[in-house]
Amino acid sequence: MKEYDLIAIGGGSGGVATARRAAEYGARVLLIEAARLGGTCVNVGCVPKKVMWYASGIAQALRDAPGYGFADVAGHLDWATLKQRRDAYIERLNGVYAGMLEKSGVELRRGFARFAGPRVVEVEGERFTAPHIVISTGGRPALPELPGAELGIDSDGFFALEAQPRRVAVVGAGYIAVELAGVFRGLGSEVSMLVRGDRLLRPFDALLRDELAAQMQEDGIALRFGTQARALHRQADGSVLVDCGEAGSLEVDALVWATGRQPNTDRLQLAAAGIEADAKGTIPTDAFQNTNVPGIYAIGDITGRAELTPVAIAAGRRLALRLFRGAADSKLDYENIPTVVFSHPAIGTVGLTEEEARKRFTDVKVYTTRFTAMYNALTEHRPKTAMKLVCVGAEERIVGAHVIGDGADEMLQGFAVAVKMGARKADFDDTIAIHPTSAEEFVTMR
Ligand SMILES: Cc1cc2nc3c(=O)[nH]c(=O)nc-3n(C[C@H](O)[C@H](O)[C@H](O)COP(=O)(O)OP(=O)(O)OC[C@H]3O[C@@H](n4cnc5c(N)ncnc54)[C@H](O)[C@@H]3O)c2cc1C
Ligand SMILES: NC(=O)C1=CN([C@@H]2O[C@H](COP(=O)(O)OP(=O)(O)OC[C@H]3O[C@@H](n4cnc5c(N)ncnc54)[C@H](OP(=O)(O)O)[C@@H]3O)[C@@H](O)[C@H]2O)C=CC1
Ligand SMILES: N[C@@H](CCC(=O)N[C@@H](CSSC[C@H](NC(=O)CC[C@H](N)C(=O)O)C(=O)NCC(=O)O)C(=O)NCC(=O)O)C(=O)O
Repeated sequence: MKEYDLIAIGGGSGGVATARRAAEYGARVLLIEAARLGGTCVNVGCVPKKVMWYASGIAQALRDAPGYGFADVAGHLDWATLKQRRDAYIERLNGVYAGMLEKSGVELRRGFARFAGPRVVEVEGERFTAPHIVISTGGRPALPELPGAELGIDSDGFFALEAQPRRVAVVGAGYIAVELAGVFRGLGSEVSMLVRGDRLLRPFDALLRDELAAQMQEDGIALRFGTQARALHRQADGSVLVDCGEAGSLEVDALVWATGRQPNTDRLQLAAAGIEADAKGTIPTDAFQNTNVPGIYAIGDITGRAELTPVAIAAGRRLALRLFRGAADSKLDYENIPTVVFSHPAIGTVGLTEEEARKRFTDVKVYTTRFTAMYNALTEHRPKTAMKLVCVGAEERIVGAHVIGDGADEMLQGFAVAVKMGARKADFDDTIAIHPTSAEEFVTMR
């Protein structure tokens, strides 16, 4: 049986980051990956999604161009070309990842890993052991069980689409639902969102939720709240009939399930190593990414906490520091994680929502602003930009910063540093604005 200092199961954001950092610290590391290097983020997540979001943004810029005097702008999207160029970029990244691992001295084993004992991992009959094993197997889309569900596609299926569907239904109201609905609409599809509840992005601040819903409707997306698909039927012309019970039915060319994700633990044989998972398959950890079994750790989406690439990377790097550099206190702080939703317009958010702050503190003061960004002064398309600062206590410490509008995606990182450092409203007020930008409104709110 081959021995290592560390085995990482899963070559996605978390596994790759842990493996590379551990190898840089001198550990003998084996990384096991069953599919494509880079995991969800690189292959069917952040990266191809961002490419599609950029494409959709370009389509909007073409529509805005006449407002700036460009008379003859015609933009016909060749979806097949876009997909082919996107796929080629990702293939390049798969290669870059293989090169990065090699350069760091990480040994890569292709294949599906399972536990065969407390410290034993098996891949196609071959066994490996290490005193430290990291589970970073991520997740996959979860589909509801209902008649004809397989006639819909999930986010993986979205990235496999060879042609643009003309009429689309997106089921769900989370990150993936609003991002994909926005991309489809931006690129010209007719889009309906089927939302079982009464709002989009349920855990987000009300200002963001309301502004996004209003803008999506303004942009022609049909938001059908309180609506659930009950059954899907294939029609003679290839289209899909979505039966929504009392809420009626809908004919579409594609239905996308964006109804959450499930952890990849079901085939790992966790029981062989005595590792506990919850009913959903998520592996609980303590603050140091330890599972219930000493020497076995879990990071990234598999832990069910803040399912974001930088979180998986940061948790993995801190774990490597702890295990192979003796930094006993090295762990990820899960408070104040900034996040961006690549909707149209984009959302950036860090810290507490106003609702959460009012539950936790008695002395809450909120500053908001809403305006039309200068870019849109000349365009027919008039999305609003809105911001909120949630402050607490006499010193008005900022515990939440929220923004929706063009540029929100690139705006938030720096403000997240300020929030993490405990900035007060007075610190924002003391900062000179950068003019003319949307971001300056964050430091001029009254
Ligand atoms: C459509 C979409 C868009 C997203 N956009 C963003 C975004 O913009 N920003 C952001 O921060 N996050 C985004 N995310 C989330 C982000 O992709 C994940 O949080 C991140 O990839 C989690 O990393 P991970 O290492 O936990 O798992 P993954 O990246 O999922 O990697 C897990 C790897 O383990 C492998 N594996 C599974 N089981 C085994 C096994 N038994 N043996 C060997 N290998 C195995 C899988 O093949 C996979 O490669 C998005 C996700 C989706 C689905
Ligand atoms: N930009 C980024 O950083 C991105 C990050 N991600 C990460 O990936 C994670 C997974 O994304 P996503 O899959 O969108 O998950 P989310 O948890 O964000 O959203 C899931 C959505 O599915 C709805 N839902 C669940 N089950 C059903 C059902 N049976 N019928 C109808 N609706 C249902 C939920 O509704 P309800 O609100 O009622 O619970 C919710 O709106 C995100 O949480 C995020 O961490 C993903 C994409 C982009
Ligand atoms: N913020 C930049 C990101 C640029 C970037 O890092 N692009 C990557 C694709 S995102 S690849 C997905 C993700 N990478 C990252 O998130 C980048 C991490 C950052 N560079 C860091 O080191 O902290 C990841 O899974 N990382 C695991 C790991 O880093 O160990 C790339 O093209 N790389 C090829 C190259 O550089 O030649 C942007 O948006 O433009």
